[in-house]
Amino acid sequence: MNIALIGYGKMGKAIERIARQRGHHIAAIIGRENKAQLSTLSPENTHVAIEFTGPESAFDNIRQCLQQQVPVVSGSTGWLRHLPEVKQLIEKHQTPFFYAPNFSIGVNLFFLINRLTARLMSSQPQYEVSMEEVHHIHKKDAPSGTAIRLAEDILAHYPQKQGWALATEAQAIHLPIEAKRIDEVPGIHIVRYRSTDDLIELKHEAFSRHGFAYGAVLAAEFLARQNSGFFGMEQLLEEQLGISFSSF
Ligand SMILES: NC(=O)C1=CN([C@@H]2O[C@H](COP(=O)(O)OP(=O)(O)OC[C@H]3O[C@@H](n4cnc5c(N)ncnc54)[C@H](OP(=O)(O)O)[C@@H]3O)[C@@H](O)[C@H]2O)C=CC1
Ligand SMILES: O=C(O)C1=N[C@H](C(=O)O)C[C@H](O)C1
Repeated sequence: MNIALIGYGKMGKAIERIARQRGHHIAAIIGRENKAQLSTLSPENTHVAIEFTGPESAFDNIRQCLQQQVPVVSGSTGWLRHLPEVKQLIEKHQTPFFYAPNFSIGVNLFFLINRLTARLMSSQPQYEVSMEEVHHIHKKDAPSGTAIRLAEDILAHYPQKQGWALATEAQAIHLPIEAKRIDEVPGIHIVRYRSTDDLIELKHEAFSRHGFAYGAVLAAEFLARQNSGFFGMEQLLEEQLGISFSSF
């Protein structure tokens, strides 16, 4: 399959290695310096574009790919306010799009554990729920896209909370998320339920970027088989692991 990489930083390079190992052809590498090359992508020369740039540039890249009917997998975080517009572009240009705030299979299983735990713990008011995420010092957004997804899944069971907030700004009505930036940490997410008597912690720790990059290549292979629509890890893992996510 012909893959165009949009963004050739830490993730773009990790994805390139795995895509080549899996026999794919890297048809284009588009960085900030040659971003005009985006206009040359078409369904004839690119089966899937994989976009990992960042919060400020992701939406423009996704829009251009969809307008040119190039299927796109995006892992960039911090752009989700544009999601309604992306869904309109998918419809208008009949082109498939895949988004995940985290492509690691382990994290997506962690999402299910988190949902089950939140459902159980929400009827135990003696426990206060809180979250922590730790990433490398280069990360531009806080909290992480993964932390926001975890928080939204928890909040679905806590109607008394009025959303999440960074721990530095949180009030009692919020689910607090502490965002730490330390050295080169690839990614740690922790959900805590604390009472005066005890503490329950759920933790996922990535040891490298390999799991994210591997998942993104699997997503590109999955997307190349779709016609149009909005896809995520739930559809991919339902197909590959046979897990029915809607039952969690
Ligand atoms: N979904 C997931 O599983 C994961 C998501 N991420 C997310 O992916 C994004 C990228 O992460 P990461 O690779 O670590 O970041 P990097 O900063 O290492 O890489 C991003 C690259 O994109 C380039 N870039 C910026 N703007 C453009 C543009 N308009 N066109 C083309 N290239 C551009 C940057 O260039 P320059 O250096 O010049 O700015 C840089 O080389 C982040 O949003 C991060 O949160 C990260 C890991 C996993
Ligand atoms: O920027 C990163 O590095 C990561 N970003 C994603 C996020 O914001 O959740 C996924 C992963 O945690 C690494």
